[in-house]
Amino acid sequence: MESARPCVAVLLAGGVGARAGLGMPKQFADLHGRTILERSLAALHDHPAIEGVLVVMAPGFVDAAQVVTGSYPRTLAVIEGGAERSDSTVNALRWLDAQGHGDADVLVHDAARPLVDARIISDCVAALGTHAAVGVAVRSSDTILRTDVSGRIVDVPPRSELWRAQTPQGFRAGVLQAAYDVALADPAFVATDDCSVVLRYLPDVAVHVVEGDDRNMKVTGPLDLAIAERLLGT
Ligand SMILES: Nc1ccn([C@@H]2O[C@H](COP(=O)(O)OP(=O)(O)OP(=O)(O)O)[C@@H](O)[C@H]2O)c(=O)n1
Ligand SMILES: C[C@](O)(CO)[C@H](O)COP(=O)(O)O
Repeated sequence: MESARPCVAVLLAGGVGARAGLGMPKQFADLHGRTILERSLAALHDHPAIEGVLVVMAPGFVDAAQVVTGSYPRTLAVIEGGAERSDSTVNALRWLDAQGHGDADVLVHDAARPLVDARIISDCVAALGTHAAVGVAVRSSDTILRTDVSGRIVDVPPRSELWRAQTPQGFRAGVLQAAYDVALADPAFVATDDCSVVLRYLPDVAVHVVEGDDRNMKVTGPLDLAIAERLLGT
């Protein structure tokens, strides 16, 4: 059952795609006839539970993104992100609050995951009916090693407890902003996703996992583009 509360999506496309090595942000790369940006945007935009999508771009790429978002009328705006992924999330939360969307639940999704599907988005929205914070993830099929700085293996955590984080990550209205309010006062703050910000800075809020899908991969390096192309062809 999907939540009756309003829900908006933040599409994070504020990175420059250095690891993909394309000479341009990877979200503008073509994937079976549509850009990565458009595929991610369409998945969120076309989902009936999502009222609008806020797109976050790296400075200098807002105009290029608006060419894409022009065909998606439920795009709320295209705004500039910040230096790190977390800065882009913070900019988005500020914009949403300033524009009167502060009472909506929020799904934050990586534009770099263009194969996200409606089932994952629906499950995420539905989970917000009973949980204040949810993260999509898949169980690890690899044994994961923890090492020290010298490269010596110091721990092999039980695989049954290990998941690989994906997006979207969903938060009831106000929860993610409250977590960032605390996080931004911490000089040691660093985070590569948003669930970890809630986990660390709002310890009383349980973060629930929603089953993802291996197809919901992140396009990070050149090999990932080839894998995504192949997945779209099947
Ligand atoms: N300052 C940033 C950095 C990243 N992202 C977004 O966060 C998602 C996950 O980041 P990642 O895959 O690391 O993308 P890039 O930062 O573009 O890649 P790289 O680290 O290789 O430069 C991407 O959709 C990316 O556009 C963002 O909105 N703002
Ligand atoms: C949010 C994320 O996609 C979950 O797997 C990931 O943490 C983003 O990390 P990146 O270093 O910005 O690719």
